[in-house]
Amino acid sequence: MLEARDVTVRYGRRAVLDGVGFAVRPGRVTGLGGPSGCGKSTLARVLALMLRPASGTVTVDGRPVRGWRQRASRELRTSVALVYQQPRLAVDPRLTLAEIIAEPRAAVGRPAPERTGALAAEVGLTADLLTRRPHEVSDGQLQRACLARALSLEPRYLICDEMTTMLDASTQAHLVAVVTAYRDRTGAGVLAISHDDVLLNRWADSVTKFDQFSR
Ligand SMILES: Nc1ncnc2c1ncn2[C@@H]1O[C@H](COP(=O)(O)OP(=O)(O)OP(=O)(O)O)[C@@H](O)[C@H]1O
Repeated sequence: MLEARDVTVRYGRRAVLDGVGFAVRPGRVTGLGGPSGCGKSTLARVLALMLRPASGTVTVDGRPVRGWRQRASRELRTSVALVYQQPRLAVDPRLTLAEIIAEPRAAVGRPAPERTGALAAEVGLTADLLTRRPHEVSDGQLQRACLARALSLEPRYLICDEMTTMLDASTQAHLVAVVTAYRDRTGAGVLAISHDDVLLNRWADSVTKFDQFSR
């Protein structure tokens, strides 16, 4: 289980999360909804070990997180992956799609070029797109590459923060199907964040509305 307990995050003097608890269970798609600005992305970044809370704890399969970002152990860091809403803000524009997908494996010293093609096929990217750079592909194609990158180290938890909000219906359906197939194959836990209740109800095994939390 990926779990936040009693987590408080402040931006300046304002507490955006105030004593929040939340859990993502292995093998399940946990939906998180709620109005814009209520703190969903902030919680996503805490659970992805990218933002240190002012107080509270995060545990990954029972192991307490003691450092955030580069200070987290490599094993903990690579056990959680995050896909953002805006792929163009999430990639280095100088890299080809193949290099973007291969980034995490290169960063941990486990390059596996043959995996790049397999991951690309899994998310529906054809080989001719892999030599292109972000400005030469559509948002949907770039988001597919970002999802492939997130899956490349087989994380035990995958956080999709408004992953399909910018995309057309058929790309949305395909990316959701890829994530569900990944969950089915690996038993990973998925956190699906969206303000789209219809999508969450269709996709998730259970849905929490963030404004239900005691804040
Ligand atoms: N780096 C930051 N500095 C200051 N305030 C921030 C920062 N990041 C987010 N906030 C504020 O914290 C609140 C929660 O933001 P967050 O992005 O977590 O909400 P959200 O529920 O994901 O919203 P949305 O659905 O619009 O993405 C917002 O009021 C936002 O303006």
